[in-house]
Amino acid sequence: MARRIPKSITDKKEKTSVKDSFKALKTIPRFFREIFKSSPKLFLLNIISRLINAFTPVVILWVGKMIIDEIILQVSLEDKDFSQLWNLVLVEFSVVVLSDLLGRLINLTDGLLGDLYSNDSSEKIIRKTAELTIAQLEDPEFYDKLERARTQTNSRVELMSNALGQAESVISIFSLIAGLVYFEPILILILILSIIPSFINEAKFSSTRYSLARSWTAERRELDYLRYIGANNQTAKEVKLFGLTDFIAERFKNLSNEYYHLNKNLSLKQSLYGSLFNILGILSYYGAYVYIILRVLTGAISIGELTFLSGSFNRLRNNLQGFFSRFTRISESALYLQDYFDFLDLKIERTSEAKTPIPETITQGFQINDLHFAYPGSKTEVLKGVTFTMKAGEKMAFVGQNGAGKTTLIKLFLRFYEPTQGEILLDGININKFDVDDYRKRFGVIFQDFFKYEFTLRENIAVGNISEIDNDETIGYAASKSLAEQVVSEMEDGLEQRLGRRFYQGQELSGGQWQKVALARAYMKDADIMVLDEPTSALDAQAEYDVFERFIALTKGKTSIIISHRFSTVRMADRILVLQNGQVLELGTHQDLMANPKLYSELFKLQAAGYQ
Ligand SMILES: Nc1ncnc2c1ncn2[C@@H]1O[C@H](COP(=O)(O)OP(=O)(O)OP(=O)(O)O)[C@@H](O)[C@H]1O
Repeated sequence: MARRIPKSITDKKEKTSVKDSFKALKTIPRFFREIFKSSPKLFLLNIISRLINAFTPVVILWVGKMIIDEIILQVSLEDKDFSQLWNLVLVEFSVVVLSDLLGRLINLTDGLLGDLYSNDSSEKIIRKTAELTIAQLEDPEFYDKLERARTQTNSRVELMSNALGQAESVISIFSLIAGLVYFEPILILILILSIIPSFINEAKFSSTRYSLARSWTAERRELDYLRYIGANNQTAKEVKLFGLTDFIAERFKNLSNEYYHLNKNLSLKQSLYGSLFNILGILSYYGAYVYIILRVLTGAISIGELTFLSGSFNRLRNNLQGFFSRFTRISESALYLQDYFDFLDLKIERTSEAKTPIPETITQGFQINDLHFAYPGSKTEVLKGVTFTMKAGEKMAFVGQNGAGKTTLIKLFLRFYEPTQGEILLDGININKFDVDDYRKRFGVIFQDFFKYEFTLRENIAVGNISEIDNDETIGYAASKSLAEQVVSEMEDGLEQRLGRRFYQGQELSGGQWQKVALARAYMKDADIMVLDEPTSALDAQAEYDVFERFIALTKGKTSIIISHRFSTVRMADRILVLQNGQVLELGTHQDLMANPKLYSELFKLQAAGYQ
């Protein structure tokens, strides 16, 4: 099953240049501010340790030089005194121990800071995601941004220790350079010339690597998805039954192989060029070494200075190489960091600035005027001029065939999307004028595709009004109204029973049991408006009857909308709105509609016949 290379990879626009990598470095100060905020104490401890540690290489080399010079001096003296020599050895020993301890402290604080920062940034991503509109989340471009922000947590942690290490390395480099400049400035020139080519090479490859990873964001999402459906208890039944394993595994293999090959080619090239440039570095080291030896032979410098200079040169070369390769790694990670900040800085689409207070009690109800709607990115209108009123306290049922637009209408009521044309008024005020969170608080809702949280039963009910999670009375009340109390009583751990099979001691529920639990969420608050989108589709006939009997009693005087394909339920509504192809086909009481030989009476009779 061959698969074409995604267009995005060859797309010029997606290419990231070395310039982009440098530009991304602008995000580093903000990054450090965030790490500092994660734990000021750990951050300062890390920086101070690194500052001190930065000087240890040059001190060790310098003391080493003094030791050798002292040995040579003492060997040549008649009257020997080794006390100075042993003192120097003791100093070197102490500095080495200190350096080791500092190194460990740095590793420890790096690890702890990394954990804290990655937790903080994950929390930020969760909070930011909650601020985005449903339309933004359904847009694949936004989703890619989210994916890049979410999956690059490790890269951010790595960036942190690289960036901090870089600061330490700069100080070390300067201290070593000071020694070289003092004795043999020409060595610096040799050093720089040998390092530059490999730096350019590294920088170029890192931006190409990032381009590749970035252009594969969508494919990586697909790979994740395939991993999920191929190895997951929720899909296992279908995968086994339909024998989908090969289909999924092949699809995964083809896509992942493609990425592997692109990446492999890049790694091979990078490694080849890297080796060539490294040989250049080794050559320069030996050039410098020969030069230093010649200087010793001509008596210009001492043996101790020879060890100091060759040691410094070698360390400097390694440090500089480390500096440059870290620099390219930093600029590469900074590109990912840019994605993370871009995600955090995403503009939130606020529909209206003005905040009109929501009426304390709803007196008139909803007025829906000429509502048109097409989903973002789609030209097809799902709602085509829907107009009707829903009086305060009225119970309405929305009926219609699959895809007629019933759920979409609810989504517009709940302001998940904005109508492309027309308006929804509540007590004469456009619902866009209200604060969206305050507005939604007035609703008790159960969705057709409600989410099954693999948390406890208590938590699953309390998500309807999470501030009441510890209020047993409210939870018990909600559970009794939705018949979820039966489910609670059947569980070994009652309300504290963990649901689902993902975690230890989790208990899976039947479809109907889940539905009762989800339905309880709608009763968790004393909402003004109840919206039940197919709340009983998984319930048995008796349970459905009980649920509705309770619902009718409970919502007396409350505005409510029920979507259902079951006419026994629908007929209990005060009025029924029949949608067809995004338009209102019929509107009236059950009796009105039955008297009308249109879709409703036809479907009702069809269903009734099925029960005879
Ligand atoms: N998020 C979405 N993005 C794009 N199109 C969508 C989206 N959700 C639904 N649609 C489309 O909108 C149309 C109406 O869907 P809607 O869910 O409102 O129908 P419905 O009347 O509730 O159907 P059902 O009885 O099957 O639940 C369908 O053609 C569907 O494909």
